[in-house]
Amino acid sequence: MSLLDLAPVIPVVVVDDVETAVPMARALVAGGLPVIEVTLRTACGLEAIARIAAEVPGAVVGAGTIRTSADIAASVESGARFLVSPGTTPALLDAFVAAGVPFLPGAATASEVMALAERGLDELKFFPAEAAGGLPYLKSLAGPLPDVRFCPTGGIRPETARDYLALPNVGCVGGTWLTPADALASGDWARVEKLAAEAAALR
Ligand SMILES: O=C(O)C(=O)C[C@H](O)[C@H](O)COP(=O)(O)O
Repeated sequence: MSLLDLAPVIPVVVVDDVETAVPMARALVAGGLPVIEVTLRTACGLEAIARIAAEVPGAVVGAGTIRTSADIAASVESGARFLVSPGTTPALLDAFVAAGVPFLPGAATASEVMALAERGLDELKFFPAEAAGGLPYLKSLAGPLPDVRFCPTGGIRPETARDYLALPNVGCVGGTWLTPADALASGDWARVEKLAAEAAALR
């Protein structure tokens, strides 16, 4: 099954304290969002991936913020089951293909989408979704490029997620709103689970 069809929302998480990774992932899974993208923006991102992979069996944990082939190698070694990048270079695409792990390469323009489609890819991250044109931009892409589906991410909120999910070329959306920094800091897992449950009900 495709990565875009596992859940309507992929939580994008920024882990500052590795001890929060497992309870956070458990709360997301309990709320109905098993696909979790841990960004490599923080020093403990890889360790967070490793702990979730080892300790939260219901989670499908992946790595975000992939920029280099070294990021790919380290993520896969840590247990990442999928990889996500904010944008895509030819070298990064080669490394993704070589890794043999499902990946969502980032694209933001018609030309970038076409370049990836030329390489046989039809499931992409649309980033930064709101800043790059949002709903009207994705609607416009669906005309000439109806065979490419997206996970829009960047600036999406619970109030706008449903409209994105209604587009025929959107499989799921990504966002950080499921795991607010203050909820992670205070260990408010009930709040994370509630946010996840609301998002899981969007489709
Ligand atoms: O770090 C990455 O890999 C990214 O590509 C950036 C994230 O996808 C966005 O920062 C989402 O953040 P929100 O806009 O708060 O939902």
